[in-house]
Amino acid sequence: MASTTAVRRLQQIQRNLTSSASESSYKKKFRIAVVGSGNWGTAVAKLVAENAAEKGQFFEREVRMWVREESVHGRNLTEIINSEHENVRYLPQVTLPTNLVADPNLQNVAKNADIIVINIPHQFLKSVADQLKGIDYSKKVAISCLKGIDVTPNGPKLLSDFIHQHLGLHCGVLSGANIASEVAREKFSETTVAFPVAPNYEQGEPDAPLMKELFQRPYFHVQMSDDTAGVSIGGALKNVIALGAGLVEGAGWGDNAKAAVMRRGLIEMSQFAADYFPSFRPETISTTSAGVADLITSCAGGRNLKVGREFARSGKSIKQIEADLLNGQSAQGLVTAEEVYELLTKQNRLEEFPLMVTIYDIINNGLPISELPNRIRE
Ligand SMILES: NC(=O)c1ccc[n+]([C@@H]2O[C@H](COP(=O)([O-])OP(=O)(O)OC[C@H]3O[C@@H](n4cnc5c(N)ncnc54)[C@H](O)[C@@H]3O)[C@@H](O)[C@H]2O)c1
Ligand SMILES: O=P(O)(O)OC[C@H](O)CO
Repeated sequence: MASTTAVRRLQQIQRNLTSSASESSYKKKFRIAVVGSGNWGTAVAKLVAENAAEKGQFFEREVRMWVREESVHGRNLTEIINSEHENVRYLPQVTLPTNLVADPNLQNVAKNADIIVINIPHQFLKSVADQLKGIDYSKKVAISCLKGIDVTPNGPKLLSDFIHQHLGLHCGVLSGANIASEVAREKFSETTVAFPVAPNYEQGEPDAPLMKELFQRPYFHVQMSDDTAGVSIGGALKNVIALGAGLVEGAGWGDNAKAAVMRRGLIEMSQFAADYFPSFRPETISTTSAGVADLITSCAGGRNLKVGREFARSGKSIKQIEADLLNGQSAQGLVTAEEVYELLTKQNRLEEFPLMVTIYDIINNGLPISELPNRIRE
């Protein structure tokens, strides 16, 4: 557990980061765009559009959301969203604010924005970032709501760093115990946001207090953090652990088994973050919504849990289950498990992360679930 000093330090950071959002602090009203319109993409677009409508002292009213165009019952999804104010494909039965405008033109959405909220399944980030090239991002900032990592031959990279290096776009992160359907239905949730000061920051430009204004809702409480690595890695790796929780649930084991998977998962999440990201602080995992709370909610009712559970019950391939169960949505733990496994294999470190390796071996290499307890015995 985190020490009292660590918890106090976190509270102090929160106070520092949230003390000064006032209208006079900023040089203009900022225009918000959302890149992505899946399950979470649309839920976040809804809440930032609510804030844009209510907080006219900070934000322009209209929020543009990039929608990868597709046809739903013979109609364009953008046309449906803009006329019926509902994303019938990825977030059905939730009414969206009328100031949220769906736009199929990615460049158009990004070019006209000051603050870009990026929210797509992480396996598509590289191709979307390539399509976003050619815009001057020097006066824009971004927040990544993706949960994943980028694995390179030199080790793992945070997705916010990938965005910065690929586009020259300063990028913070948002991650937390945030099952999209609950947030979209305005059921109380918390989240964690890290938005470090941009290297070329000038007075009056978007800062951490403004980011809190952007996301904070009465039903969605924002904790600020200065630990970008911890916030990002918690969200990425819990997806793998939630698959494991699903496996033991599907195998008919009890809550004790699931708790054992979560306990071991917390250790491996912290170990991975500490080994690869020197700025990581363990209390981000043990105290914030982006850490232990996200692990708990994901292992209780997330998509990764459901996919892992069905794998254990049905014996179908994991990809088939993802397609059958999620209807075009993504279980990010499948990609992350593979990325982590490849990295650990290359670096000859498989034995140091037995839970994540075992989950990968069960879903991809035919390892029986009954082997899991032996593999993680300490
Ligand atoms: N859904 C949740 O409850 C939730 C909550 C918190 C965080 N997240 C994270 O948010 C991120 C986005 O997840 P989501 O739930 O919005 O997405 P999703 O799983 O609903 O995926 C569907 C989206 O992917 C898009 N897509 C499909 N193929 C694509 C391609 N080739 N290129 C670009 N986009 C493509 C679709 O157009 C659609 O917008 C993920 O990293 C996820 O882990 C999700
Ligand atoms: O449904 P999952 O497994 O993608 O998890 C959703 C969120 O990340 C929970 O915070």
